[in-house]
Amino acid sequence: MTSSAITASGLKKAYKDKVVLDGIDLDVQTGTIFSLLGPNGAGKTTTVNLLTTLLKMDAGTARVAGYDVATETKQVRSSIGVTGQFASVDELLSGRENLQLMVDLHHFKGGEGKTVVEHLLRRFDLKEAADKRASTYSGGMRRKLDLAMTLVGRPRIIFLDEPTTGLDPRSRRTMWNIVRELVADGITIFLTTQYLEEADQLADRIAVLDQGKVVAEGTPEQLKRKIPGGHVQLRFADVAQLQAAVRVLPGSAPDEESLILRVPSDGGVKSMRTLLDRLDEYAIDVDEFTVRMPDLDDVFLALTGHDAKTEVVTK
Ligand SMILES: Nc1ncnc2c1ncn2[C@@H]1O[C@H](COP(=O)(O)OP(=O)(O)OP(=O)(O)O)[C@@H](O)[C@H]1O
Repeated sequence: MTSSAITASGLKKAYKDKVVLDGIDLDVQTGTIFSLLGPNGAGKTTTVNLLTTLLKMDAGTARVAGYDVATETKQVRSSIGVTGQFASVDELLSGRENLQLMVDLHHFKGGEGKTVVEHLLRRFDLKEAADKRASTYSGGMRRKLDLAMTLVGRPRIIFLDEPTTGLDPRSRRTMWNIVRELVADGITIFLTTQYLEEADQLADRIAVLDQGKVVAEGTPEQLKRKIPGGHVQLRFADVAQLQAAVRVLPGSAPDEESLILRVPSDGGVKSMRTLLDRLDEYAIDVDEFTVRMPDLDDVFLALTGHDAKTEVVTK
């Protein structure tokens, strides 16, 4: 049987006359990863702040872990964990001390607190740096510590607000694996992100937020079906080479002025090899080769008719 960990209906929020959320409906099933995808300023953090009781909504209702966000704030807070873009890590304390602080707040009995700290340091690969000040940690380590601190309270629902923004690709992958492990443990994750790839990698369902409204909602597959696929862009030295390539690459779209040919592709190593082999076979020279996969801009363009960077304009 499935049940909802988070539901929201008609959520509205404005700052003075600037409408940020204009009637948002959400339904997040227990034990799944739900991703709210949108560009900077779309209202992702505002949604998280409303659902986590940090901010009061102007209209609408929401329940988190079965509790009413407006009237049962205490119960909501004790069921959730929140890690934001601005970590709650104390820079002057070491990783171990930061965790110990959380343990103290949660009143663990006897030696249990110490066990929890050591377990989390090990789990997040922070043991070596445990006694160094958090100010010396890398961005990835800080995010891990922040999440570890959230886990001390054993929340069933975790809000991750842009957990990988600003991280290098390796730290991003580490964070993705951690998120997957959390869900395997039965935790529900509400994840905001501006990266299509991140939502695609992690989420069971994605809601795309644009100008205060959810403009699309579904599984990653359902959403990707709505957007143009990836392609390889080839640039040639002259029209003859370009035309030769068109003849041997079915489905390709040439632009004779820029000498560019777009070839639909999934961007995988195998299809790249096949493509290059084919050009080789016909002795066609390529000047430049670019792989382009659909990103958030493509999703926005396909779903909304404008790109992701357009600011919300309200009167
Ligand atoms: N306290 C506030 N007062 C006035 N405007 C605000 C306030 N907080 C947020 N906003 C505005 O509301 C809009 C949505 O902000 P929000 O932080 O929810 O966006 P976001 O999708 O989380 O983007 P980001 O990735 O930048 O955090 C932005 O245009 C922002 O400037």
